[in-house]
Amino acid sequence: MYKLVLIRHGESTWNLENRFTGWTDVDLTPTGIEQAKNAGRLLRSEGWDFDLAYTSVLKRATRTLWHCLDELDRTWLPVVHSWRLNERHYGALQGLNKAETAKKFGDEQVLLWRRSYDVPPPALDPNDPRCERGDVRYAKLAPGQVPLTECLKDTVARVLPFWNESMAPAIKAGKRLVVAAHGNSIRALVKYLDGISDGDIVGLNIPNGIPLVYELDAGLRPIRHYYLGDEAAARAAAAAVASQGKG
Ligand SMILES: O=C(O)[C@@H](CO)OP(=O)(O)O
Repeated sequence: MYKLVLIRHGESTWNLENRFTGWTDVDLTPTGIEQAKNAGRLLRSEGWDFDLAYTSVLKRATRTLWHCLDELDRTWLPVVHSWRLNERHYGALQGLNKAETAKKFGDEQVLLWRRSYDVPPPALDPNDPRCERGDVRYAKLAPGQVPLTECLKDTVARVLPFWNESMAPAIKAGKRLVVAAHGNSIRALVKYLDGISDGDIVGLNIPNGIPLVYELDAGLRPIRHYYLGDEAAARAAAAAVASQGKG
């Protein structure tokens, strides 16, 4: 049996301000740093160890990984960064307050934008200063690969090749992986692993900074999954994430 640990980054400055974030590269808050350290402490206290770490190219996930590895005394572990683990791109909503957006467009529309499988938020204009197409970290991507918006289906489409080409072979080679990523890149992976339907994925929310363990069989099919630590607290934190989009 293989084990895989997924951690959504700790609270970011825009989580705190309740703004749509997507590919905007905001940092952790002091609470977020503490959540990341706590994740590392929890893993250490339960005797977890890893051979290889994965994260996105965004600092809230990268720093979460660093704090976590620091607590595990594993700052020397190899780290693979990929844009494919970035948060789902939130298009023209990036920077807007979620509750204000829900007041303007209605809770139902915001739920579709936040959680549906195939309804993308309105696209960014490529000339919008928020557009990431000029960002050096994406310079090697084909222009069309830097999204102007994404629905979860689009995120699945860019996370899965990375899972198949990099993460899954590493797990099968016996590497113990810890992955620090984002709410919706983790939802994309979980949807695939657990075979969650397009309808049921709407109800899935990932809390900040709580290690989510997947036990996988030899074919990397999930046997079970669970949050480390207080399961009720993890459920409450996931419910709080769900309500961030209400007006
Ligand atoms: O704004 C975002 O990028 C994500 C994660 O913080 O938010 P949501 O939970 O609304 O998908």
